[in-house]
Amino acid sequence: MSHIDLFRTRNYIAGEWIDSARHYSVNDPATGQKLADVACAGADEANAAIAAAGLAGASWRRQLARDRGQVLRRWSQLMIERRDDLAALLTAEQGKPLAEARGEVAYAASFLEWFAEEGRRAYGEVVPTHKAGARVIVTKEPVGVVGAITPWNFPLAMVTRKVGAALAAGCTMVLKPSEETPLSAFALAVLGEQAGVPPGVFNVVSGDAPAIGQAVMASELVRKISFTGSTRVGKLLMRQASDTLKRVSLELGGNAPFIVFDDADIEAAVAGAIASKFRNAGQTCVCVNRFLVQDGIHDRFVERFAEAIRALKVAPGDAAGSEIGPLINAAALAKVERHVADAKGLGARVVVGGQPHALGGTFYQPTLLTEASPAMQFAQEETFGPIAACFRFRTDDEAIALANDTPFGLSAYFYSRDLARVWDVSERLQVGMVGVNEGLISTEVAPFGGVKESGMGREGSSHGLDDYLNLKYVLLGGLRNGA
Ligand SMILES: NC(=O)c1ccc[n+]([C@@H]2O[C@H](COP(=O)([O-])OP(=O)(O)OC[C@H]3O[C@@H](n4cnc5c(N)ncnc54)[C@H](O)[C@@H]3O)[C@@H](O)[C@H]2O)c1
Ligand SMILES: O=C[C@H](O)CS(=O)(=O)O
Repeated sequence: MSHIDLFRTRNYIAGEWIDSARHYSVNDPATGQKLADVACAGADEANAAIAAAGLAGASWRRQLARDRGQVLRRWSQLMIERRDDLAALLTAEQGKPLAEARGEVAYAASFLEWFAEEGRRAYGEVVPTHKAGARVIVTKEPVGVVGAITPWNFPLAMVTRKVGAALAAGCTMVLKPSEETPLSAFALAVLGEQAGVPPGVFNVVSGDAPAIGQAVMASELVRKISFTGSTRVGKLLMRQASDTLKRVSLELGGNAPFIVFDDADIEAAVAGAIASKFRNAGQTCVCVNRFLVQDGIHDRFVERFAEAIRALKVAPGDAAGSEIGPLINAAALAKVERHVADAKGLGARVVVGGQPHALGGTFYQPTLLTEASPAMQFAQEETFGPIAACFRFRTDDEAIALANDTPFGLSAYFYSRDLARVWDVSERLQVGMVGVNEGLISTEVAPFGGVKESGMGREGSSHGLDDYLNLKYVLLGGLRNGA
């Protein structure tokens, strides 16, 4: 089955596909060729979507959690049934290898399945009363209309990580996906409609990001913002949210350290390093940005890591065996080149790669640098590309100080087989998520999120629903004193 029935280029508002006067191009990052002209939504479309979400809210909220869950579970099943078509569309607009795109479809579907059940566990409380003839009751209620804004690097998973929780909680949503990758979000809406999501419960508007953002942020009806993207934009949205005191969840940038201690299993560390650095060509928020390698193991680790990096296959995402696809756009390539040039200028040594790939366009060679230092740009900024930079360290304290020396605090990884060290280092790292002897940590069952300038709130897990619920306390008086 082709993905043609999933291929939509208009905005999805109140269950209708709405065109706009203006259009913008969505391109294939592997070829630069235009994939689609997409209706360019602005403030008018955003306000129409907000009104639709408001109108749909009361009936969706009244549905039984079990019934909302059935719709989410069916949506998840439809995603899996259409996995190949969704993956093909995702690779076409985002560029990641098809194998990774298929993985993202399953990962994205897992959030809908997970929250199909979590929505049935939004338990309240009856608290032992402080007052005779009265009862203390605590309930959880949906926050209402949610504005969601998502990035281009995971065009499906970053959406379902939000819409699954929001709809399970009884909320309705206006989603603005990245204008780089709107097609996957439109395809998701097609399947949502087939799964039974009522008109207005899930709306998708893409186009003029600042105009849509301002309309969403200014609306009194929108009571919650859930944003995934750069720290820069996250701070802007948090400021805008204060005008109407919206609740805010922010999943922002990262600068993950990957610490290799002398006692590490070196083969496991290399495998973890490849997985956590080069997924999506290094374009994930939890990709390693700094490798910290203890002196005693440094040279052996660098040698094995270099061999593994040289073996990575760079190719368009739809090519057989592709492992490293193109970067999303020319600006992303320019940032990677800037970081490599800066590092070389400050003494870094290029062990592997270090140049744009012969394929041209936005393809870049998987790169390994050594002799890195904190003064280099990638030590403070997110590179978001296939660049691995190794720093040396001597002691545990030095490694932890280096790891925490960043405004970000999303994820960190380290390899050690010393239990005392594992507990000590895990507790002292200033991040939201730690991989110990593991390079891939993202799952729907665990709370995903960061601290410091990596954001606030958690997605997935049994905590993810809380971001879409308000607590209400009822003191029920005029009762008999009871037994
Ligand atoms: N923590 C996480 O879970 C997580 C996950 C994925 C990506 N990210 C981060 O996202 C970034 C890469 O994604 P990106 O380039 O799409 O980020 P970005 O911040 O440039 O854009 C993210 C979204 O915000 C929108 N946006 C931009 N300016 C806006 C404005 N003024 N008003 C309203 N919306 C606006 C964009 O259109 C897009 O939909 C990286 O920093 C990465 O670390 C974080
Ligand atoms: O970019 C970071 C996203 O959160 C992707 S994942 O959850 O790590 O797969």
